[in-house]
Amino acid sequence: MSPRSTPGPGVTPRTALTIAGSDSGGGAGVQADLKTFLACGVHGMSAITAVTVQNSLGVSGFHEIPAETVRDQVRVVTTDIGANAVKTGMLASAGIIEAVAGTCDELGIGRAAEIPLVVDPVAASMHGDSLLADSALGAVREVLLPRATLTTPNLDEVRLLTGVEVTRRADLRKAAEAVLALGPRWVLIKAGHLAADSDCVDLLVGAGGEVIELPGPRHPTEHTHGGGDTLAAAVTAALAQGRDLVDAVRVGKRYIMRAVAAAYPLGGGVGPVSAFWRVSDVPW
Ligand SMILES: Nc1ncnc2c1ncn2[C@@H]1O[C@H](COP(=O)(O)OP(=O)(O)O)[C@@H](O)[C@H]1O
Ligand SMILES: Cc1ncc(COP(=O)(O)O)c(N)n1
Repeated sequence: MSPRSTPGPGVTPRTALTIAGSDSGGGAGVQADLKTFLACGVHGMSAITAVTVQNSLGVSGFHEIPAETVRDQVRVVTTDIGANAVKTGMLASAGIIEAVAGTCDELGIGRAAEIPLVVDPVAASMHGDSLLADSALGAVREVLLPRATLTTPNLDEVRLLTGVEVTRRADLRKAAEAVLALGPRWVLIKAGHLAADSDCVDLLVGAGGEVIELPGPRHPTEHTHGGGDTLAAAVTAALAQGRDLVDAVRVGKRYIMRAVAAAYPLGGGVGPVSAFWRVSDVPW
């Protein structure tokens, strides 16, 4: 039976795969991605790259999964179940990035292939704890970004990858062009950290010259843990549902605006954006 956009009994839903790290606090990483996939009506799968020791106060350590085990997770799910879209998050090391890139080529995943690849170039947690070896930045630039259908850097990641500093909305275009020069088909620059701006206006730019602003209100909350993962996962889910890239990014922006508006405090530090706004039918 062919997949359809709303899963029902006995009907295979569309599928999405996240290749990312586990967040023990449940707010970001694989946990955020799987919640978002569910909320967007796709069957979520995961290839775990690292297990982080993390709560609302930060990341106190992580254990990297061997690159071959990451590769094998991707292979077994895509060759059996199949993935309609793939997302990467925390990749931890150059060895894992190279294994993921090779596996994407082998399985037809990426900008030059059939299955779209969304690359969230995660370098550090919002608390500033490193999630990527310094020596792996070159692999993100040279190996990962050229294969991306879409990449979704935040302003810190733009600076790390390109050296471009964004301090006002007018700088976003220059930042996008610098990222596009590294080879992705599309870039979505996330402006959540542009504190000087009273709104959150992200910018989507394509290698074909497309420029699209994604405006949204800035909500007065500090609880935005997992926001970047959630946005990229919602875009990935929409791509898996067969939407075109621009439409999928618009869906992602609508999803994250609702998730940030519903964000909640948790623990003694920073709480997560919420997937609860999509849950309307709790079974009791
Ligand atoms: N306070 C906020 N109010 C509304 N949207 C926000 C807020 N903070 C971030 N966002 C949005 O959440 C998404 C993630 O952005 P950002 O925080 O920049 O990424 P990251 O989580 O990767 O650091 C973007 O769409 C951004 O515009
Ligand atoms: C496993 C994992 N992946 C990604 C993030 C980034 O999320 P944030 O920037 O909200 O800390 C994280 N903290 N942990």
